[in-house]
Amino acid sequence: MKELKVGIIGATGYGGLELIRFLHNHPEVEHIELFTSSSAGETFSTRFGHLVSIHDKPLNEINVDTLSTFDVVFTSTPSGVTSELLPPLVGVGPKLIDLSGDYRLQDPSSYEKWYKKKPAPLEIIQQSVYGLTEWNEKNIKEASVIANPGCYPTAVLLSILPLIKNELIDPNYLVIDAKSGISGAGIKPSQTTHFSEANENLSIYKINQHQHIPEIEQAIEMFAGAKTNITFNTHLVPMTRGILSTTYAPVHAGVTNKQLTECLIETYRDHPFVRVISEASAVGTNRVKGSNFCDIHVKLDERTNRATIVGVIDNLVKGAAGQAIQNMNVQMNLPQTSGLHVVPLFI
Ligand SMILES: NC(=O)C1=CN([C@@H]2O[C@H](COP(=O)(O)OP(=O)(O)OC[C@H]3O[C@@H](n4cnc5c(N)ncnc54)[C@H](OP(=O)(O)O)[C@@H]3O)[C@@H](O)[C@H]2O)C=CC1
Ligand SMILES: CC(=O)N[C@@H](CCC(=O)OP(=O)(O)O)C(=O)O
Repeated sequence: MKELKVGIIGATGYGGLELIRFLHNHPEVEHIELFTSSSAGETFSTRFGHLVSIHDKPLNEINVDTLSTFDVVFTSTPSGVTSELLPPLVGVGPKLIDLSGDYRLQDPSSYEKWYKKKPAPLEIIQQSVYGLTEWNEKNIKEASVIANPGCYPTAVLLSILPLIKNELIDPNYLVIDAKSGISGAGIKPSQTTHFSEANENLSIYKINQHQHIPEIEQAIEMFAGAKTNITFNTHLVPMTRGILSTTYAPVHAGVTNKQLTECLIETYRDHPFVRVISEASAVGTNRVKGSNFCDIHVKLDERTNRATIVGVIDNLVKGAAGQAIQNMNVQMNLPQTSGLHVVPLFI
């Protein structure tokens, strides 16, 4: 029985387009309306031809009265937008799921420092629940505002949290090296994402200043009880989709490779979207492309007593729209896999 009425603000961006792709196949979603800040009245499929005969309706102006009649509203807008856009919608009806960074950091001064933007109202930040589904299901179920995690934090946290929580690795001295495809930067082109600059090029960016550093540190404390400062750096890879994060972590004395792997397997035994991969050669962004899977792998380096921990996701799916829908499923008491159980594209 299809019954959910869903609105998407920011539908003309990459996260929004992925929400549309999955929500159109969702067994419980009856009605999808798209909202825009710049193109009201335009027929959506005229701009996005791949949606001809799938979503031919016009884009709507963003309007609180209209949006308040929806069951769920997804906001997929640049940071600094929902800090102002969301408050009038809180408590008026729909469950709100925000894909931006505006409600993730519980400390507004930290948001101001890392995003260099005005933070959202504190009372709404405090109401919001961090939507790392596998680690916060109970709170997500009850939440009216969900702060969907960032793409990099999703890959990093899912791969390292079990090992920190079970005291197998030392949360101090974590060094995280992460790489992303260009769609992570959104639909609006810039000099660094321009084909002629990104193609045949591998570059580091936001060195030691990435806005996901405080998000990862906050979640390590929230879910594994460890206060830490991480070293985290990001690299732009000339591909469209995908994130691969590699964390180097000292292991506690006597910890074996078997213990590390078994800890991951045990943690995610009942979680359909996290796969523990035993062979490193089978880990790669094409193994999860287009899907909501997060693949993880761990290998102890016995020579240095450090573990190498790998997390792989599709940044637009598990890193954005897929996890947002997974959170909606939790809130609506649906199976987490509803509308999301697709086979990765691979090639
Ligand atoms: N791309 C990724 O891999 C990931 C992105 N995110 C986060 O999700 C959010 C969306 O990302 P993404 O889809 O890539 O971004 P895009 O830049 O591709 O799209 C953002 C959309 O937001 C809308 N928008 C812009 N300004 C405003 C405004 N002032 N008011 C309302 N809507 C506005 C625009 O649509 P219109 O002009 O029609 O209003 C635009 O299409 C961002 O905060 C991003 O950081 C999170 C995880 C992964
Ligand atoms: C490749 C690329 O540029 N990726 C983006 C990811 C943006 C994102 O998801 O960040 P918030 O949701 O926290 O704004 C970046 O590194 O900033």
